[in-house]
Amino acid sequence: MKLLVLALPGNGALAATLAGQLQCDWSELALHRFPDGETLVRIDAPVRGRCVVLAGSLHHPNENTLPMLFGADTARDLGASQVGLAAPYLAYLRQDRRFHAGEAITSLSYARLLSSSLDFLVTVDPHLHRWHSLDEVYPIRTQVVAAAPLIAQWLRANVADPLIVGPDAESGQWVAEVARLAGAPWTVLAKTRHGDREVRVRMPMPGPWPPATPVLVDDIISTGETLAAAAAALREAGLAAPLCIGVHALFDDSALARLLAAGVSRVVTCDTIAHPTNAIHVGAPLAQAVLALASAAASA
Ligand SMILES: O=P(O)(O)OC[C@H]1O[C@@H](O)[C@H](O)[C@@H]1O
Repeated sequence: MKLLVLALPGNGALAATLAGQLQCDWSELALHRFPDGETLVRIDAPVRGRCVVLAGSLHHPNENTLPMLFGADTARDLGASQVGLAAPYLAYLRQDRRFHAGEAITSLSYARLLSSSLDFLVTVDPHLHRWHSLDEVYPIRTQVVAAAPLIAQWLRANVADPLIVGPDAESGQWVAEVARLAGAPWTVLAKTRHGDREVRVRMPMPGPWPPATPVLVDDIISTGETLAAAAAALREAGLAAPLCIGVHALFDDSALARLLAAGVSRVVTCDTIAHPTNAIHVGAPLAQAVLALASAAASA
């Protein structure tokens, strides 16, 4: 099976890492933006008979998704045997039900859109709240890379006596796994969300707390409001300044400043979205997941 990794615009570093791990070529999907906002993509590498893996995170999805879909269709049109996507961050998973009458269930609409152009999809810690598996959302072959072992490994090397803390009940799934793998105690706080930028977090138990370094762990940091409120709750309860670990660094313009102002000692993220806080690397397991799906496709 001949693989080609095709970098989505701005994702050359990810593509180079994947190609290095997979020992195959990579090329960039060339993109031209016309004055009216339309885009033209071009593939400069030979794709006929090859399994083409588009590589790039889908943050800012309204901007990044169409070029990816055009790239996938073009690869198929030029004779690719299979077309897959390695998207370390997969967007539109939070709108997973109709919260108010008439709303779109965007997770499902987006999944149908992507699945119409792709044979397989690989991602890292998709935000699955009400679903248990990505297969319930995406009808194509999928493989999920778990960030928990990578976070636990980083913790073992960098933090003595961590107390792993999730900001809400929803985070219990990955917080418990990180704690188990790091051999550390864990707890979750109680969060209520009152708007896109308004959350309240309280400590559900009075303590006493072990003399440990609190480590807040969450899947997504977007505005930073959740972890800032969690950090403030920890400080009010008398715990030390917490370290924050996020898997996906969506970070709006003020998120990092908001976290530091809330008394966080350091912010660390996985490199699923390029950001100065990236310290935990997902490239190797992501490549393994790509290989598993591409090999399955070749032998089918
Ligand atoms: O509070 P911000 O950073 O905006 O949003 C991130 C939070 O929103 C949830 O969906 C995520 O799981 C995370 O807890």
